[in-house]
Amino acid sequence: MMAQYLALREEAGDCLLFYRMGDFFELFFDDAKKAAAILDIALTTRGEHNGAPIPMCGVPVHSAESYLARLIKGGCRVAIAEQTETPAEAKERARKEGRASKALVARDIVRFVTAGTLTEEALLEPRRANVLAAACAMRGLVGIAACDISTGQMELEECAPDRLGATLARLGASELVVPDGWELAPENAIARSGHEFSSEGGEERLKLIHGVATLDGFGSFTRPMLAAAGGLIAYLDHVGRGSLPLLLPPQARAGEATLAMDEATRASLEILESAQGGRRGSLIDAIDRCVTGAGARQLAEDLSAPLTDRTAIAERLELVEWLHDDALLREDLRAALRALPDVGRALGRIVAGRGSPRDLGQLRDGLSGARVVADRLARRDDLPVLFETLLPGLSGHGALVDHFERALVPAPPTERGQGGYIAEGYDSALDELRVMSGNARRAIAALETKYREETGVAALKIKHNNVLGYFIEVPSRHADKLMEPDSGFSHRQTMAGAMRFNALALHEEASRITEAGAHALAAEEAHFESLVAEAVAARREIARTAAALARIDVAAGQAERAAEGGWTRPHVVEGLSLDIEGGRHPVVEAALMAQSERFVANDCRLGTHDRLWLIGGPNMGGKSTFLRQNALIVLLAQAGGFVPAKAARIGMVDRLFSRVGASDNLARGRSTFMVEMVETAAILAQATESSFVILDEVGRGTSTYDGLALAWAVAEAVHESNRCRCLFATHYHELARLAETCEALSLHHVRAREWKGDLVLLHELAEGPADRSYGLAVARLAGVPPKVISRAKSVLEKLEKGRAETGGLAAGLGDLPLFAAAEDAREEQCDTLRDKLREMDVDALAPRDALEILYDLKREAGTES
Ligand SMILES: Nc1ncnc2c1ncn2[C@@H]1O[C@H](COP(=O)(O)OP(=O)(O)OP(=O)(O)O)[C@@H](O)[C@H]1O
Repeated sequence: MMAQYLALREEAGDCLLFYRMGDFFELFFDDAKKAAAILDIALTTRGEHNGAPIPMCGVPVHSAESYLARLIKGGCRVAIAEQTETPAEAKERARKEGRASKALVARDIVRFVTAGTLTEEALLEPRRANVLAAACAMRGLVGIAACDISTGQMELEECAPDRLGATLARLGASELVVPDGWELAPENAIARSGHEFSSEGGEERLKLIHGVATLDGFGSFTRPMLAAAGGLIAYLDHVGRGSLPLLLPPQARAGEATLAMDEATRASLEILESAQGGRRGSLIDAIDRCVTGAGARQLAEDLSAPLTDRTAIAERLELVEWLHDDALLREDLRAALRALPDVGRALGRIVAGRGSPRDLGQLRDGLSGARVVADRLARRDDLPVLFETLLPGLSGHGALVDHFERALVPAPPTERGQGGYIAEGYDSALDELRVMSGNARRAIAALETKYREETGVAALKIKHNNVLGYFIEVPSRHADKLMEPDSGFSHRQTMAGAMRFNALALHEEASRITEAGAHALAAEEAHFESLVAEAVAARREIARTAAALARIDVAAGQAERAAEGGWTRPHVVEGLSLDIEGGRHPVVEAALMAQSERFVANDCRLGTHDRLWLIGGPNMGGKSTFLRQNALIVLLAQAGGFVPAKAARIGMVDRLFSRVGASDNLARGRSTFMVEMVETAAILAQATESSFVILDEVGRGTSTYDGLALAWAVAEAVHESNRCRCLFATHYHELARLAETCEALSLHHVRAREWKGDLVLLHELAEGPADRSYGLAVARLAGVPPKVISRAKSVLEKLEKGRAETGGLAAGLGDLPLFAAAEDAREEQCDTLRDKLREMDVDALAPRDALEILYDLKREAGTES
């Protein structure tokens, strides 16, 4: 057994090995230690290996799913080694092979369970997509393939290497597969052989899977995309041990078709997860009103990848508006959708070969429900344009639904081993078998009465168990009569207080039941297989239906949320304006409302001539909230939903950047300030004129002078070079002087008042610079002891006096040339140096002259020591 275990262990690679032994999956050695710690189960030992006891733990097979779920959550992958023959078969094999020793049951790894390749309902989160991605580099570009095998969606895209982080952040994959030794590979990526990432191989596999001679019908795919697809499919092959899950035809995603956001931006805007982790407090938590899991997954996808195509955005918005304006229809549709099962995921399980009769029932109910939705919509003559693509997807399953309705019982079971899921009247042969076994059961009941009368034992019972089958049981004290040689009963078992017997007639009836039962099971099994085949053949159309239902649910949910909060339809237009009237922060507003407090709405009006707002004001005044709310409004609008504002006109944004609040990323070995600078550098390198950037207190993580200098230079660079729309919150009053030199920069502040010695934060944005910081007043509000506050006050007075005398921190900055001008001067200097170097004939120089020239150059460069 050890040899067999070690061979399987080797094959399992870095996965934990679940080794099937009877009714348990056992884990040994380090696997056992790791699993026992994660699962919090007992770690024991069994036998010895190289003189040391072998650590062991185990989980029962019948509840393995819940343990698997916890291991996967704990970051593990698991190889499942099943027994591939029965002990009897093993014995027979050993006999044939002429081995007298005890036969070992053959085992094989039948499947790998990994985070990205789950289909089981119990292991998946209903409102979250589960993405598996593969990435590789080719010809200076990165190809990325992503799929959600629980629904079969597959997307291919490519990007420049510096956009890889942003793309992966958007996908939020549970698992990422990359070629071995790839230098761009993120941490935790799973390395696979580089051969698997071949574009020809990928193309061939896709053609084979979808039965086409060319992929042109699905879209145009580049070599890097196909190479990544090759890697992805090879991994799926490996994990499924050769059986592939549901894969729908791939779609090509154009990089520029979505609003680009990097990982830091996504994290700071708390789109799908809050800063504390988890959905609570995130944007999606505040807006998700979907009534189906598929709708919630689609909404998450929409928010992760807002669009940059105005027509597509307008189409989504039109649908939301239509449902917003007709509350009755909306409620009607939502009620219909709420009752529907998750068609996409049921299909995923069926195609992966892990479907149950219940999944078939879910397809039937989901598809017939879709037909009802379609009928309800078809009565309207004012349908939004998006229905031109959605409606055909909803109907068209008439034959399949009718067939499934006839074939299946109303609520089919999850297990198919016991049968009972094929409806009566569907197959007359099956019905007959059921009648036969029903008759035999009745005959057995009649036998019980007969035997009681014959023996005079009123306590005689006919029972059944899996070991003996049917048997007669009487209390021991009444057994004598049955033990008589010619009684017609044969003794089978003696229990404490009871004895068990068999009888010929009982045996015959029991055989009838078993035989009819086995035939009935086989008949049901055959029907199951053909129903599965029918569903698999229609998988693309079914997936289309699931997608259409999800899209309608998203729109109806958005409309519901908008109606609840008094939101408005945004206008996404050409140009570089950002005009938001009475904007609000959906998450902060909801939190305030829960405490019966009111959120103060604020306007934001950015345009070509006023594109950078510098925002000052007291701590806790609402600066960060204002910055974020405008970024979120842009995101929501381009995702095709209503926004929390009175009115919004948004010049399409190509990239959204948010640098709000520094957060440590110690795991990556970077300090708060380092993280802040890395993120700022990314913004300065990537923001274009069409981008929207929010920067919150850049430079606060370092000394005052360094921080002010950096904030100053960053604001200037954003204004002069990036020329994007930008909101810049800061506590440095000195930055206000930028308004003198930067014509498209204006000053704003959040208002506050001191009233009877107390600070009142108005959360209202006003024009002009902030007058003071109110830092001490906020500290008092926060409960800092009065002694400390009064000490701080006297320190502050001294500091302010010093500032007044020296002209303040920014003294001397008045004659600082503007950012671009400074760069030009440096550029000019470089040119003269360059000219000199060009004129020089190095071969003709004597060593002494060369040294002289070097001194000259150094002097000219201004670094003479
Ligand atoms: N517009 C608003 N209406 C009502 N309350 C608000 C508003 N904006 C912010 N607040 C409240 O004020 C709190 C602080 O807001 P925020 O973090 O945006 O302030 P800040 O000016 O960025 O502070 P700091 O400078 O300390 O980072 C919020 O948690 C919220 O409770």
